[in-house]
Amino acid sequence: MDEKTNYYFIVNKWAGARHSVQTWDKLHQYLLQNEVQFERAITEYPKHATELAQKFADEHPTNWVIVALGGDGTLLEVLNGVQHSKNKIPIGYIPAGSGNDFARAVGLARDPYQALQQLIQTTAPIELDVGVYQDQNNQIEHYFSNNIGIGFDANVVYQANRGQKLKLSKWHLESAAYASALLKTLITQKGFPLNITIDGEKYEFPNAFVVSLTNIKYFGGGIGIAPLAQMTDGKIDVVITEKLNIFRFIRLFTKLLINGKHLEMSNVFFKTGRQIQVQSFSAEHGQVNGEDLPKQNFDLKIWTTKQNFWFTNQI
Ligand SMILES: Nc1ncnc2c1ncn2[C@@H]1O[C@H](COP(=O)(O)OP(=O)(O)OP(=O)(O)O)[C@@H](O)[C@H]1O
Repeated sequence: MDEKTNYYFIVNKWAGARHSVQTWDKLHQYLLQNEVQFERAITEYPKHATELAQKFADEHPTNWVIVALGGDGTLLEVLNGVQHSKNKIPIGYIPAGSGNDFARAVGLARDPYQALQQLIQTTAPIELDVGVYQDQNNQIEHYFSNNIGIGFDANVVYQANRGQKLKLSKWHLESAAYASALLKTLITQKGFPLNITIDGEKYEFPNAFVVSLTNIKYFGGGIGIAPLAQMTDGKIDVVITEKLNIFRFIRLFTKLLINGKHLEMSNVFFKTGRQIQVQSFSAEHGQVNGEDLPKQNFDLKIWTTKQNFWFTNQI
């Protein structure tokens, strides 16, 4: 790509508890003042970013970067639009959500203004892994940049989203919403039967609790669930724990938050693989990139593919 790179910003004004409205206003001014060539669209409803990205990518095969401005959910939607397009256009990202795990994982500035500088100073795409999951019930393929969770973390996302998250986030108290959801889920989430096959090896968990299938190191706004995850190895990292008593869970959670040594614990299952099939035998909450997946008996095949991104390589 040459110096005439153009940027198509897809702006989710609902991200980051709508603080992204001010973020976009500031960046917009900067783009105008610095004569950056850009277009922009504002999302009008959930999943709109997927439609916008796919349409734009279909119509603009070269010299454009599609830039998601929002949180990990907005990036997820843009990724799905681009991957379903016939043109493999690069994706840029300005983090303006509340969790911003992808930005953290790839070393992208979490300050939107600095991320914009990283975007416009980039001269060539960087190819990274993204996850693909296929629901075996309908064979449709979807993509994710971060992770899929079944059970505990997904239930926390669900409880936080239906709780006071939006209200509390007005005062930057999203963490309080998540802490309250976490406590509630700790009490209510039961263990559930789960089978997983990783590159042909089958593992059975009668009492699964945390099930994370991840392309990046973080979930839940900076929690390092998979500290060894790499976005260039073509593999998904699988971290599973069964339901633990409260003391063991606190020990696990402390290690998770403090030093990432949880992978060394005997009650944590950790493997990486290229071809994964995961089946839950009861209806469970799911999450992808922090977005709710409907409660269901999951039967997913998961693998990775490549996506071009547009930022300087800091990973
Ligand atoms: N116009 C809109 N009206 C309502 N919801 C929207 C609209 N546009 C996008 N959305 C939804 O906003 C949700 C939140 O987006 P996103 O995840 O990017 O932000 P966030 O939750 O604040 O950040 P993070 O995931 O990093 O915590 C997504 O589910 C998306 O579908």
